[in-house]
Amino acid sequence: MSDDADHGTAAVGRAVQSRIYRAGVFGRRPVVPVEPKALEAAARARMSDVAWAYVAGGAGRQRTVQANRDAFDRHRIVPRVLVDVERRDTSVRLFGRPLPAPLLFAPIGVLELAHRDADHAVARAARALGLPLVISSQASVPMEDVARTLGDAPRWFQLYWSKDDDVVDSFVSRAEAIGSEALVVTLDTHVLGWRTRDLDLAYLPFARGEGIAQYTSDPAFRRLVEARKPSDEPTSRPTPSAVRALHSMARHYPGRTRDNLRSPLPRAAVETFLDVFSRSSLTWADLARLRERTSLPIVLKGIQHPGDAALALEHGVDGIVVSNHGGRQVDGAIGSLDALPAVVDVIGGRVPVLFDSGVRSGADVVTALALGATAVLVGRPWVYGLALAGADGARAVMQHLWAELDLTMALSGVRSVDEIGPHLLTASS
Ligand SMILES: Cc1cc2nc3c(=O)[nH]c(=O)nc-3n(C[C@H](O)[C@H](O)[C@H](O)COP(=O)(O)O)c2cc1C
Ligand SMILES: O=C(O)C(=O)c1ccccc1
Repeated sequence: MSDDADHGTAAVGRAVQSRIYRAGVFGRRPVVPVEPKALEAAARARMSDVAWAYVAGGAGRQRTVQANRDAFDRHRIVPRVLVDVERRDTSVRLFGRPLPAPLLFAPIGVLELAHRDADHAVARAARALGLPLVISSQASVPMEDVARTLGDAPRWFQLYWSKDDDVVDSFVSRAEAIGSEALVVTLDTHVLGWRTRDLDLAYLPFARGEGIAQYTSDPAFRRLVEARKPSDEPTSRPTPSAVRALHSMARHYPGRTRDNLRSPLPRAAVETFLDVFSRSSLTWADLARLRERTSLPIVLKGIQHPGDAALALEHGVDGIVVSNHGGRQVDGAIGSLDALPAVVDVIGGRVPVLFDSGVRSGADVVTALALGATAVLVGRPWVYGLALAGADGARAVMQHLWAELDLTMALSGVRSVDEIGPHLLTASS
């Protein structure tokens, strides 16, 4: 790393790290538990059953949630000693931007379930650390408001490809307007997986219209809502939970006031959302249109098969995320880390390969990087931090990962992220 911006990034990184070592180590308890199982247990105790089922749950019998962890447990790091690791640099460069660590906040929808400050709290955490926030299509707060809270921190936008072309177009324009540095197109969730825990709890957050602020704040989406025939609307008296849903919607729906809450518009918004949320007919050919539409880097999220990695390259994408959505989509799917090496092989260094699903520690980050990931996205862990202590909690979780990453590098004889490679790993027996 050579130019001033890079030195600046490394300096921010060092400052954050030294703060980590002072806070929450000697004589001072951390903001949230450092130990991953303790963090999870504390969050579970704090969250409602519905919120916990939604956030922690996976598809079916949870086999892929488990496979994501098992895959990490089959790798072991082989440390080297007597390397001068006095000065270390955790920074990486992605799409021309230096980042202080190879860590991103994964896109997570419906954050109001975890904490009332929702996306604003995460934006404050991301801003404090200088790590990118991938803003979700299913956010609880419109992206323009999240962007204001982010200040000049890096932001990416995650797109669910709507059935409606105007909504897709409008989301892309808005993402550009808020200064997104990449467009992450999520491909593995054009329908929700068979999420048994959510099914047993009636998918209440969705019934309540939570996580659709990106849509209700969108002009193209609102035209669709307004065009709905009144005869589509339920005529019966709203149930108490429907009334709560309307109040929740009203917060995000400009023009809705308490006086007109009972009008059909918000209900229509939920139903319109369910109609247009995502497009299962999408194919590789559709990507060409997006490629023409925007000059932002396009990153495909949800790649597991090396054949899809090859197609992604053929179609000119700028990056991919090897991910199985945290085991929330296909029960019995391959552990994401097990899918990584073959994908890395096909990509051959031509575009960045990001990784997620199952990262729970700094040592896990080293393992994913050693298998060829450029950076990792972190999902549930910071949501648990958010549930426990808002912005400070989300920030603490990412700081802990970052600190352990730095320590693991130091203790493995590695000075920079470039020096992390397959030579550091062995299979565990
Ligand atoms: C509660 C929750 C909501 C999510 N919402 C989205 C979303 O809106 N868009 C998306 O692309 N991925 C979403 N994901 C998937 C994450 O971006 C990420 O792929 C996954 O959480 C990584 O696995 P991990 O939780 O094991 O770190 C969500 C995951 C969770 C747990
Ligand atoms: O729950 C999820 O994993 C997710 O990505 C999603 C998809 C649609 C609506 C809300 C969240």
